[in-house]
Amino acid sequence: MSNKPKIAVIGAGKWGQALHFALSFKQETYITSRTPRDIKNFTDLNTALNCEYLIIAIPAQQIKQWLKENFVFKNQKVLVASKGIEANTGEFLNEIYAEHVPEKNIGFISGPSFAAEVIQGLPCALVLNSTSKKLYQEFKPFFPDFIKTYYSADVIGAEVAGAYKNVLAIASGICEGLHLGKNAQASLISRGLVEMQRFGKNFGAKKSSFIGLSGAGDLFLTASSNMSRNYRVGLGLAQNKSLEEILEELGEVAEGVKTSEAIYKLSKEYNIYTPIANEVKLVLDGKNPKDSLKDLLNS
Ligand SMILES: NC(=O)C1=CN([C@@H]2O[C@H](COP(=O)(O)OP(=O)(O)OC[C@H]3O[C@@H](n4cnc5c(N)ncnc54)[C@H](O)[C@@H]3O)[C@@H](O)[C@H]2O)C=CC1
Ligand SMILES: O=C(CO)COP(=O)(O)O
Repeated sequence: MSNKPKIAVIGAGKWGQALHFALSFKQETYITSRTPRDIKNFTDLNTALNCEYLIIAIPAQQIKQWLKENFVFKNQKVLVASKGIEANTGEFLNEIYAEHVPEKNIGFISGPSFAAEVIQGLPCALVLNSTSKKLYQEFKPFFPDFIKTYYSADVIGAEVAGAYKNVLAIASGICEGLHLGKNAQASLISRGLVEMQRFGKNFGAKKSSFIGLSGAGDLFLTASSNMSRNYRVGLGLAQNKSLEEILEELGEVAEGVKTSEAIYKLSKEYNIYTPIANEVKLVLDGKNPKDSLKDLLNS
């Protein structure tokens, strides 16, 4: 019998490495990335793609291209760990993946989970979202005891929540950076939750996803902590730093930047009222955050 791992993580950024660390508690787990890394069980892409189970943790904006150029479907079961909406096309990740992986083989991870805490083995709860409960049952045993997993069939709800909270975290960082106070921040976060739910409903998302781990859970985490890269983008914007400067300092992905463009586009196309996300997009384009505040207060 082969002792080779049957599961691999693709993408060795912060989240890919944290997931690899976590999954390695229960079984040997491969990890691969564009550039070789000094990580136990690091392997090449081909070997990873030959695994029965994959977790893909590359940034949302790179996925479409990455799948086209690199992915070969061999009946693998796939969990997507990214949180974002493709900005060029406005496509949700499940639509992009659908061109390469059948629905019954794919799931999406959501919920509050800073990689920096997961990689210390601190407890957390995640939702594995898939229309196939069987897929959830197959992945569940791979997760270590310090991660509690829940099942949901609401893929679009989880996707919208995970992507939208990144944009709201930027707004919340701006709020903090402008010293607007805790009242303002709590109002922003709770109205943001209403807004993401309204947006999601348009695409068939369930309300329950927004009041659970995927929505409120991840939003409260990300929009209230400078451990969040998106929150730190907001702090930088409030300090009048340029986006280029902020992203260079960050050196990691802040999905909310591009996702705000996607939400802006989709909300215009479908006529959805998304005032906070729209203001984030405008501030990222150069609008003064104080003018955004005035506009939000008066809209
Ligand atoms: N860091 C965190 O706490 C969490 C992150 N996520 C999500 O996971 C995704 C990845 O985030 P992180 O790993 O934290 O970002 P990161 O910035 O630490 O790493 C991104 C990784 O993707 C790789 N990458 C970039 N472009 C690529 C391409 N064209 N082809 C292949 N690989 C490419 C980079 O080499 C890098 O290793 C994002 O969508 C993020 O929202 C989700 C939950 C928690
Ligand atoms: O999604 C995350 C935690 O659940 C990570 O958020 P940031 O990408 O803003 O750091």
